[in-house]
Amino acid sequence: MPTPSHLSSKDPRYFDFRAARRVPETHAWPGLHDHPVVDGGHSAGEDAVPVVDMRDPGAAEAVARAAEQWGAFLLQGHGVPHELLARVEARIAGMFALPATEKMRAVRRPGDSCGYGSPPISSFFAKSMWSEGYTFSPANLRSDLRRLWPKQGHDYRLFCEVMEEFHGEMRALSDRLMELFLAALGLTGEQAAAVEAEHRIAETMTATMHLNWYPKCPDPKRALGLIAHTDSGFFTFVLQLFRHGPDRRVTVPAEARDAFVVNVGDLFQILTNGRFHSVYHRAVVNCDSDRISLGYFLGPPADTKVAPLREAGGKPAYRAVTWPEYMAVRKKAFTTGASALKMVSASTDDDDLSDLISS
Ligand SMILES: C=C1C[C@]23C[C@@]1(O)CC[C@H]2[C@@]12CCC[C@@](C)(C(=O)O1)[C@H]2[C@@H]3C(=O)O
Ligand SMILES: O=C(O)CCC(=O)C(=O)O
Ligand SMILES: [Fe+2]
Repeated sequence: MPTPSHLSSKDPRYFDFRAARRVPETHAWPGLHDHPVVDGGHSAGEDAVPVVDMRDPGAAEAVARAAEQWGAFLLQGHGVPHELLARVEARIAGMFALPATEKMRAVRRPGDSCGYGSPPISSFFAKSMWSEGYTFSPANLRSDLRRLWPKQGHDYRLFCEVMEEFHGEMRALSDRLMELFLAALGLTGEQAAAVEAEHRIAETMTATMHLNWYPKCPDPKRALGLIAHTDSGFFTFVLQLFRHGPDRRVTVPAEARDAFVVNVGDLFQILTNGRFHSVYHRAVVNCDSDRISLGYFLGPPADTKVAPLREAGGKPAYRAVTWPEYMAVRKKAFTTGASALKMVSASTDDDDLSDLISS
């Protein structure tokens, strides 16, 4: 496909993956293969990605083990119909297949969390990732999507309808999973209800959707779909993940189709006082086929301070931060190579933290 004239290959906003015959230096990452990769299928012993079936009476214990040891698990028995997931996937594939000029109408503007383009995290790195993504807020779905489809035709209506249906299912599932997480912390139903009455965590949680497109790549060993990162919010549902261990990476098994990968995020590590920890994960690319994935991110409203729950036990290990404050700290951490979670630990001075957030 020729690159449209006003989006030349020199335009920093657009790299034409479909036309690329090699991986240019701008997209070549050094040190990608310094850890072995092992298959995380069910016969992989200690490297088997934990599986939680929501219908299982032992689900809360399984969540506790997985969130403590991995910070992630595969969620089955979630009740979101296969046929809905298939329609969601087809609509997302159709959106990514739009001509570049149309996708770039919705380009992410500086400082915006929503929009089309490289994943937000890419702004912290000199090298570019082998992916494009689109972030939108299901709460403002119809207005967000008018930027992609200003004429609001047939594709716009179908995309909105299917995403609204999906959001309805996922938001209800998020409440059920939050209950399971609280049970996994050891709270009785009564204690969990008291926590909800005091903090209104589930009631006020907000959702953000991020769609990833990893085009097939002529030299996948040199390129990276998404740099290793932790998600910043409470928890994320994804359709696939790669565990980053200290000395190896574990590939999510292929039979995970229709299962959601659940990632614990940094703010959940804070909320649970470090009992559940966030997980490093990344996305690789391959030379045979494109891959798409969908991340459904749950977190607190922007003005809510997140602090360790008393009920999680222990002396509070973290200071209270809002999501935007944490993002500001994380931005600083990326530029200095520090750990954002350490920077918000209880041992950080109050004044040091406000300096970090405001500067
Ligand atoms: C809610 C959000 C989480 C996210 C930043 C965002 O505002 C919207 C996109 C999300 C995403 C998806 C790709 C990886 C990630 C690190 C990124 O750059 O953008 C996550 C962000 C996150 O979890 O912090
Ligand atoms: O595409 C994937 O498998 C992972 C996506 C992801 O980590 C994200 O969107 O935050
Ligand atoms: Fe992620």
